[in-house]
Amino acid sequence: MKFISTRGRAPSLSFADTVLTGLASDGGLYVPESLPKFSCEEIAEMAGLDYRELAFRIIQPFVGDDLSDDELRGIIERAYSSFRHSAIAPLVQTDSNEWILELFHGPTLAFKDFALQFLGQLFDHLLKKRDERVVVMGATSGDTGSAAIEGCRHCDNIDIFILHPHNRVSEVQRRQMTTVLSDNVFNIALEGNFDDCQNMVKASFADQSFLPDGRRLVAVNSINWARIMAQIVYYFYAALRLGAPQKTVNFSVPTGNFGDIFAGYLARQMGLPIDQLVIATNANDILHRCISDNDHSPKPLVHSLSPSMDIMVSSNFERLLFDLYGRDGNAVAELLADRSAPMQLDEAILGKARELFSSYRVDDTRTVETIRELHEQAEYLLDPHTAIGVEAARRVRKSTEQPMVCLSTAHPAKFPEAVARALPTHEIPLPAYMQDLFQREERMKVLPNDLQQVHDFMATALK
Ligand SMILES: Cc1ncc(COP(=O)(O)O)c(C=O)c1O
Ligand SMILES: N[C@@H](CCOP(=O)(O)O)C(=O)O
Repeated sequence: MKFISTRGRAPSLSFADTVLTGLASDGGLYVPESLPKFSCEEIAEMAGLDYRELAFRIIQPFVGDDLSDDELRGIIERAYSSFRHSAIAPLVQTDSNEWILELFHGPTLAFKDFALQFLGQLFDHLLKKRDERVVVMGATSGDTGSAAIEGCRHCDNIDIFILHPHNRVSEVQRRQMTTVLSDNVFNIALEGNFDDCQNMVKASFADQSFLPDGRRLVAVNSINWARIMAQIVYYFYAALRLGAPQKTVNFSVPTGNFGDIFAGYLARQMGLPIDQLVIATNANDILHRCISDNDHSPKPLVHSLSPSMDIMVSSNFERLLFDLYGRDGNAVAELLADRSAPMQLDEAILGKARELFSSYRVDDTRTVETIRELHEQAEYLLDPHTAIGVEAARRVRKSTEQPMVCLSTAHPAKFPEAVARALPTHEIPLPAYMQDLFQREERMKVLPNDLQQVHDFMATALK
């Protein structure tokens, strides 16, 4: 399979080269030239497969000849061996046809582990085969960082640099990153917000001359196609358990960088019967405004109780635009050329987007109330991001006949401050292996929001 850029002006790449590249050279994101499609019969045959085998079936068509079946199976096996639940992604029913898909049983307690433990194993395999050493650079609003560090810290061929917004992630999230003291792990606390971190990463991919010894950058954010691909699997897994392909299933997805819900959109394009895909946002609601009012104007970022979704520039929206504009890279490049002017979609394109997605915005007050309400109704404890997905689903759901699956993107123990607002006396213990998190030594470098200073720090660390 070949992968092409959403801006149509970069060379097409193989799967392995796509994984080891960040942004395309024209500034676009890589997507498959064509999507694999599964027939109803083929999907029906997947019912009952365990998570790892299902992952193999979904991922294999993207990989082509770049990995043998045994190599791919080995990568999947190792990626999910650190998950603490035998189902990997268990479903819990919380109301009539309302389900929570628990995606927080990986080592760092968020859905990012699904793709990043896989990606760490994939990097390790490909880099050893090529005998190449690379520099991984990523931006995080709190969860990608620890999952990427966990996935890469044992890779001999990787040095990893993660930028997080200083004082804008929860203490648990920060410590999950900064207490990993391996020689190849570097945490940068940037005096800015997540968008500043992400801009810095993208600018670094565009000009990598600051790196010593001809080394190159590799991406762990969802600009990396493999991130999205691995996330498609759990949509199939959940839907199959709830009766697909005979039954249609709906999903509500707490959304920030548009990676997770884009994976759901792809699952539908690949043949999974999904009706509603709900974009659930916090007060940083650019995606909801875009779908509901064609208002794509950036506003100052709000520091919310769901900090991982405090994002204004959603990278993966570009991949959707590419499809909406008939896969015309020039049209996407033109649309995104002037990022200072608010983007305006034409009515036909907006109409298509509205057919594909519902959207809803949930503020901090309703987030807290939802955590409290679901705890009273079902004795179920939500993290603030998942609460946004549950509330949005309840507001925009078209039918209670079809299952609605709310993606639970993080464990509530990562956000004790938000949970305490809803349930002040409730204790949420961290898993046993993280019990001493608050006693562990931390290491990070606080840097101003200045590209040159970040590059100088990286170049010195890599000497
Ligand atoms: C806990 C949590 N929920 C939801 C999201 C939103 O996911 P996405 O960025 O893929 O839209 C993120 C990160 O972005 C997250 O960390
Ligand atoms: N919420 C994310 C933000 C980065 O998104 P990504 O999916 O592109 O890595 C985080 O937790 O860092």
